[in-house]
Amino acid sequence: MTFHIGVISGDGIGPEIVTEARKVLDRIGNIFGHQFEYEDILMGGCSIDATGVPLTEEAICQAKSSDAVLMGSIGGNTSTSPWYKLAPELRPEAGLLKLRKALNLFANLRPAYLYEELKEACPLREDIIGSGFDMMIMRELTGGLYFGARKTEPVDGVMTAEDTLTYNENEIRRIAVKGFEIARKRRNKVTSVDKANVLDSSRLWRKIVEEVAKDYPEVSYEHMLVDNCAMQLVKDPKQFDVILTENMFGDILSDEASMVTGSIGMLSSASLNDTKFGLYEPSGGSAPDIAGQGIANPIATILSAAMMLRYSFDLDQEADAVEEAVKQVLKDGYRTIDIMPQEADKKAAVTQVGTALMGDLICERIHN
Ligand SMILES: NC(=O)C1=CN([C@@H]2O[C@H](COP(=O)(O)OP(=O)(O)OC[C@H]3O[C@@H](n4cnc5c(N)ncnc54)[C@H](O)[C@@H]3O)[C@@H](O)[C@H]2O)C=CC1
Ligand SMILES: CC(C)CC(=O)C(=O)O
Ligand SMILES: [Mg+2]
Repeated sequence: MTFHIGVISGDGIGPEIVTEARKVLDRIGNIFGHQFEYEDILMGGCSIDATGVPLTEEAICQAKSSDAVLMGSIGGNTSTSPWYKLAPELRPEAGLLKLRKALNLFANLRPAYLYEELKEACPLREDIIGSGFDMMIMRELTGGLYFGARKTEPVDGVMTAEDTLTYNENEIRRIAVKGFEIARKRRNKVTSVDKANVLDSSRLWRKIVEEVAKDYPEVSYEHMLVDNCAMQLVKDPKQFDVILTENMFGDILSDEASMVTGSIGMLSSASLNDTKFGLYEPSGGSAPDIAGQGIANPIATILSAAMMLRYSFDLDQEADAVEEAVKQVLKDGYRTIDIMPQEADKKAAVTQVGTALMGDLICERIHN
């Protein structure tokens, strides 16, 4: 079968990690007899440089006409890049937010799983890690603070900035339904995370989650305040199955969860709407501090491509083959720098590799 994939390489490490994910897709295509056709789409800083804006209407049309979009990451150093001297709506991140909204990608799935082989890269104590953990962060992606009205202006002579956090019940219901549906296929537990002791939007969130929960009696659920959740993620990550939360809390908690799996370079993601379409990208950013050095970890992007095979193309066997190859490469002792163990004796037992070699080694381990 032929699949048409829009490719947003983006900025910083984006092109490096996307190259490896495409290699893996091509290998899958060769082995399983599929044709993946790619179409480059400009977004982020590279689009600003080429067109003056972070996302053109043409780019949105290209994404919409694809079967799915594979993305690297966008943005630059937010202190030093000239992109951050532009008006907020012209900066790289505005392109990503606009695309998520345009494609109605309201459900962001971020699986945080600790591979047995990466226990040494996890900064938590052995007794906390135990037999490992496996959680799914289900983040609402098109509402909340990132999409509310904002302004900066003097109020009574004092410069004042305002961002608004808005959710309506429909937006909450549809992500809650996705969260409970996913939990049903996992370990039947939802932890809904909010700040209902302070925020009206969180109190509405809680009310709607409770209504949705009634339709899933086999799924147990609890509410947790976000500050406590941040703490519980390092105190006892094993307790979580599905974490269901709003946009900004999910953004922050998923970076935290990534670190307990060893590195942000391991955390894949799928951004979905109500169709088979999805945008697949690693959860981390463009990592300007390591861009161009050939050392970025491509695994999150490769695992995101596996999510694309599974969720958008219904190619479960192919997705399994990619995930197995990633497991095997770790088992065989290959590590990018971000997942190297810290202790000298453990370092000596593994082999440090760069981005491209990690991609090649994963491809070699893909079998039908
Ligand atoms: N979806 C996207 O495209 C996202 C874009 N960004 C943008 O990325 C830029 C940099 O943001 P930061 O706060 O520095 O976050 P970041 O996630 O880019 O980097 C944070 C740290 O993680 C490391 N890191 C990230 N991905 C890695 C990988 N694959 N392998 C090894 N190490 C990795 C980086 O080297 C850095 O030390 C900003 O412009 C930000 O707005 C941030 C998050 C998501
Ligand atoms: C533009 C940002 C909201 C991107 C980000 O940090 C993320 O999606 O995790
Ligand atoms: Mg983030």
